[in-house]
Amino acid sequence: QSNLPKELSEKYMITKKIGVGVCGEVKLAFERATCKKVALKTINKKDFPASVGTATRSAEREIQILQKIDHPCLIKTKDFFQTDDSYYIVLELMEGGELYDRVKSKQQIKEPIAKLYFYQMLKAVEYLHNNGIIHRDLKPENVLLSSHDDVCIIKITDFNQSKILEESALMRTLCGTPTYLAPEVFTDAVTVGYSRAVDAWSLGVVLFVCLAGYPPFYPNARIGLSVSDQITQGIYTFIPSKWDGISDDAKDVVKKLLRVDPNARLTIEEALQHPWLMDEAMKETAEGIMYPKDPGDADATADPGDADATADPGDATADPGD
Ligand SMILES: CCC/C(=N\NC(=N)N)c1ccc(NC(=O)c2cc3cc(OC)ccc3[nH]2)cc1
Repeated sequence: QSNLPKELSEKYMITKKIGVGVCGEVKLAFERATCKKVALKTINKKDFPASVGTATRSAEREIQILQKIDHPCLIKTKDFFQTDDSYYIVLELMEGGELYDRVKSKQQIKEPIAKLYFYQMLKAVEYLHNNGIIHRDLKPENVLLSSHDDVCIIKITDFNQSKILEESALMRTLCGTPTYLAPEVFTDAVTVGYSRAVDAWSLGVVLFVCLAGYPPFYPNARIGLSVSDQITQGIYTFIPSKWDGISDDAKDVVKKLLRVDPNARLTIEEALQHPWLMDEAMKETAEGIMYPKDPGDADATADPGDADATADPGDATADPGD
């Protein structure tokens, strides 16, 4: 181990590398006090663009975001250390690894499982957008799985490209009377207002890859069209051999997320209302693993019919002052 912070190696026993990222690696570690498994993500400051300055700012913004967010489908940090050249972030261990590797090994993910994962991604991104955060780098490498089972919790990670929507001068300008305001200030506002739509597009690409096992946009998908041309023109193909067994509702969600015009694209809320996601059994499974009744038995699904599930009104000990 390169010069690890002393406190880090005192508190955790670091073992093997389990994942490699663009700006660092992930190792399996054990918390000495509890023997619990954790993931240790190392982020090398020198791998950041330009000066250390931007590295510090973007990494500290990421840490700030990670410490502020609280949702079952967003990664949680447990500890944080740094040296002159690296950040060391201790995280809950996601035993199932990256969705990227799951799709690669399974080719295509079965539609009901893809729907379960997609629903969790939508709920996580809905939470981020409601908290003024845009992820901007949603991809299968940044979606982690809690176990090797098909039915498991997913957690979104890597907030390096995230953006916090702050109160802007533009917003303050739009609160005043626009007597002397130029038209482009309004059109600019609409464009800036749609920056969150980039996450909806990315989730459309992630869903396409999970269902079909190949991406919608890739080199030589169309002769003479670069990948960026395919994207800006919204040109992709549902290859029949891959898509024949997949429902029309699933295809419809993908089509409405991969709309080039952010104005016409489904928002996260609209996607959650789409017929494909109107699946009570799936939602019950998802809510059950996201919010387990008793954390002990994560798959507790108390049946509403159970006697003890509905406290008898007589049980209530109303405060005499009520
Ligand atoms: C707090 C840092 C957030 C972050 N990346 N941030 C960044 N790249 N700037 C990040 C990036 C990747 C991960 N990955 C993992 O936790 C992870 C667990 C894991 C387990 C595996 O097999 C069991 C295989 C790969 C894994 N990656 C966790 C966090």
